[in-house]
Amino acid sequence: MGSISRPVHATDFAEHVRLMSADSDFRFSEEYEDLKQVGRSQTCISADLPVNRAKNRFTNILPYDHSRVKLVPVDDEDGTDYINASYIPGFNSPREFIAAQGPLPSTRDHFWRMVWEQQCPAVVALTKCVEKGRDKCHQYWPDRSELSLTYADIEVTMMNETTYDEFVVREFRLTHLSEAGTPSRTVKHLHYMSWPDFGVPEKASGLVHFARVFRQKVPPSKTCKPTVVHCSAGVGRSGTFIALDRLMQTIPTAEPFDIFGIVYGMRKERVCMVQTEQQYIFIHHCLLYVLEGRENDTGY
Ligand SMILES: CCc1ccc(NS(=O)(=O)O)cc1
Repeated sequence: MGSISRPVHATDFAEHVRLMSADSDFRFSEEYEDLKQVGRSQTCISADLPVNRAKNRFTNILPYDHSRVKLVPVDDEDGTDYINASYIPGFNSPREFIAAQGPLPSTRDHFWRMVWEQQCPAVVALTKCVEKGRDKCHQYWPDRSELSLTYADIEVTMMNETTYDEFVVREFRLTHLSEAGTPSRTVKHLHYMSWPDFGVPEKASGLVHFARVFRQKVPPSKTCKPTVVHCSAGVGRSGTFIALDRLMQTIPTAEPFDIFGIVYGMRKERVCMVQTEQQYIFIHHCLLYVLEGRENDTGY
């Protein structure tokens, strides 16, 4: 079935999920299959340059040329503007987010340059650094013992760190060491630790709570500076989180929910956003959880 928009009103949503889930999620499988080729004809020429190959964690998860984030080039050298990261639309603006792969040891400095140059107010991390003995993301921030580390002329200092059941919230101060006189900046770091790669969190409530804390700490900004969202490849868990944030902000507007259209739109910007059918279904379950709890709740 065609169309890039499949809106469902809040009053019909529970019944819609029930119908889509019937016969072992038969209609969810059909709908998710309709997203398979979206965006795939677009080019990734920069990502594929030999000079950039080692900057990609996965050879099959590359940013499209048209939506990739460009670093300020260094001495006009080839490849110095490259990072595996893509602008993604949100509820509030067409470039509300940057979906990025988890930094590698060789791209950690590029990551902080991106955060500085794009004036990002926050970073949402959705993976542990190591999961089941596999490296998923290089630890790109100082921990309590070091407090301050410098990456590419940017000094990153941990100002505070608060640990909750399923996530950690940190606050970093960024000081550019070679831009004398430029004020230091604060970047919030929200780190969700309970989301297995290729899977979904055990319960919708944990991720919904995390998404609410994110919006309490990082309200929609008038400056429209992008929030970085990363996991390991920057597509599965990152796409799922961005979709959920957008839907939770839709609730108070009484507009219909267009989960198919949101994922369609994200996949035009970055490959594989919401990487599994289970993640696609989980977005629906998170929204149901919020809607069911809404009667005794204000806002989203
Ligand atoms: C095979 C490349 C690949 C690895 C990991 C993931 N998961 S993630 O995007 O949620 O980090 C997605 C794709």
